[in-house]
Amino acid sequence: MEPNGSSPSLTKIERNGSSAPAIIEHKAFARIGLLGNPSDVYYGRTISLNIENFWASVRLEPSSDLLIRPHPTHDLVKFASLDHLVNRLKNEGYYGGVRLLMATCKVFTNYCKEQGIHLHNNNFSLSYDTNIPRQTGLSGSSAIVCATFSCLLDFYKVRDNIAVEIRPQLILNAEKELGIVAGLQDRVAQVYGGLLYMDFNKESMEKYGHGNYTQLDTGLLPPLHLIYAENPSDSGKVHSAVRQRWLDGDTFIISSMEEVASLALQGKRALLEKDYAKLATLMNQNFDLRRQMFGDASLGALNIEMVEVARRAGAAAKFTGSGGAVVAFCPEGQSQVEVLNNACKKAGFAIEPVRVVPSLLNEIDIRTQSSGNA
Ligand SMILES: Nc1ncnc2c1ncn2[C@@H]1O[C@H](COP(=O)(O)OP(=O)(O)O)[C@@H](O)[C@H]1O
Ligand SMILES: O=C(O)[C@H]1O[C@H](OP(=O)(O)O)[C@H](O)[C@@H](O)[C@@H]1O
Ligand SMILES: [Mg+2]
Repeated sequence: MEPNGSSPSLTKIERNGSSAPAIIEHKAFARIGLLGNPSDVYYGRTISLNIENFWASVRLEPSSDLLIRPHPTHDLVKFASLDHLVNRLKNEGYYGGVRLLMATCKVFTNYCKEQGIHLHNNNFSLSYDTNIPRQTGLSGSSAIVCATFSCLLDFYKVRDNIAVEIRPQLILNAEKELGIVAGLQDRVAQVYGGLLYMDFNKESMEKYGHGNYTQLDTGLLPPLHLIYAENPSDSGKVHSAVRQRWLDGDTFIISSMEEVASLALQGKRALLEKDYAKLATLMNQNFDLRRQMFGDASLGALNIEMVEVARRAGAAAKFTGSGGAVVAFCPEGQSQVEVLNNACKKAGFAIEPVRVVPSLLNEIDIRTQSSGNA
């Protein structure tokens, strides 16, 4: 299955005849952490956006058995040779998307049971596709989970029963189930769409099980660029050491995370005031703090080089997620964008303008929101 079309339209429901059960298809888009990440993993704040440049799609077809279809390339099990197999494992690890689909089904079912939400007994087959560059910090993993979750909501007709602000946590739980250290910002961006300010303060997280999510006007954003390279890195692995230090009460990590979180708060003000010089400063500070906390060995030389190539062109730059892709902003405008394009091409990095996805909430989703949230 190819990811369908290039428009941000979310749902495709095909009916094969008047009474035949429907095929359901959902897309979820890549996300950019613009400011504040990775403090979302630590009761912090972020500004994130959902982008049309890349997406994952999941297709649910009613069937007699419950079937999770492996993807022909992302879940490769047939190899040309031993070297091919070993190379593949070295570059992309052991896992593809099948485990994400399965974990989503489990978390969805358990949540519905706990909440007394009735699920009918019909079966389905699930298949997925994605063009999000693999493990590049563009939330490829949660896009697959998010699109699967949306298919389940519609197949069981329970979209009304699961509030929109709860969904990101359930999507995150599917990855937690697999031992992946990840945070909420990806899932919030992918559920809501558009540009969001997120506040994951401890009080709200503990009291309600979610943060406060505010949709911002995407028109506030200046032109942004996405830089990426074929260099998969496992976000779970990248995060685990810092996470452990934070849990152990490491004061440097705790205070640096608070500083990173404050960048999102300052960034919200800068965006609302269209103070783009300030935005550029905050983006650079964000990456510098990440570098101090995680260390160069964990971030990877190629990832650091992407940021440095952008900075040498005068652009502000930081990781979109845990590594593999960079978001860059050229405060001096188009002439600087051209310098940046040339520098990236010379360095062998892909670069493209960011295209923001508008809000993705439909009327039912909006009705499910509790007051106080976007
Ligand atoms: N493009 C992909 N195709 C299949 N599975 C993927 C893909 N990207 C991620 N995954 C799955 O999600 C897990 C976590 O990925 P992660 O490191 O979070 O990447 P990302 O930065 O894209 O979210 C991987 O170990 C793998 O099981
Ligand atoms: O480190 C980050 O900025 C993010 O890392 C993960 O995202 P990924 O796209 O997998 O790199 C994590 O899930 C996010 O919550 C972090 O903010
Ligand atoms: Mg991920």
